[in-house]
Amino acid sequence: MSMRPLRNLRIRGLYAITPDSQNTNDLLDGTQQALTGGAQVIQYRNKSADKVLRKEQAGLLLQLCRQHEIPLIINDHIELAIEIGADGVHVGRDDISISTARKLLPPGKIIGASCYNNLESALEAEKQGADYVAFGAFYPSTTKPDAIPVSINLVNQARQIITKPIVGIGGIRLINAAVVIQNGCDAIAVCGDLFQAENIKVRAAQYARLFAGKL
Ligand SMILES: Cc1ncc(COP(=O)(O)OP(=O)(O)O)c(N)n1
Ligand SMILES: Cc1ncsc1CCOP(=O)(O)O
Ligand SMILES: [Mg+2]
Repeated sequence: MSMRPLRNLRIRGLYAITPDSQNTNDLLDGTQQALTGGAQVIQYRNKSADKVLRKEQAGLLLQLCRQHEIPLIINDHIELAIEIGADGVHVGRDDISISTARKLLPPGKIIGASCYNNLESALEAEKQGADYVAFGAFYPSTTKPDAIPVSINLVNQARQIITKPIVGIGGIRLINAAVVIQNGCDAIAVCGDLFQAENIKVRAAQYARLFAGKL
């Protein structure tokens, strides 16, 4: 299997967001299952780990993602993304700007931007050089209970004017994912409904099937 860095990828399909976990073996096992089931992107998001644990977990996840030739995006921590040579970073309104991220990252890396419920932010993010824009939360999220809600209708509007891939996030479950995809999301970012599934591999494969013919 190749260990080459990944370049020029278009984000699409099941975008798995890792849960906060202090247990690195569990995290790796769950991510391995998500990858085997068909996740097309992994985001390392851990709001409770300290710096040492974050670096250890991110480094091991990168090795795993490389084996599957799937990109690893780091949430928030651009210095960590640079240090381990991850494939990109995801930034929100409390994080560094897209233009600063672009200056700091080596060429060809992926920058994703949270746009919440705001079309203008998405247009601006595209202008600043984001590789994908994310809207959400579409449904109540136990992973991020205070997330800003957004309507499905906004994706429809976004689809008309945004050319970069659109990621939908927030409370996405198997029963509501199809509508998010049908309304224009290229990828769906899922944490709880994937990593809390009894069989993560099977659940990932169920999500992957929603993109049949689109990947
Ligand atoms: C794919 C994706 N979309 C949105 C977010 C949320 O980012 P942000 O608003 O910065 O919130 P935190 O995740 O940092 O709590 C995301 N991480 N990934
Ligand atoms: C990071 C983030 N941003 C908006 S909702 C959310 C959490 C996504 O997790 P879940 O799929 O469990 O709702
Ligand atoms: Mg953030």
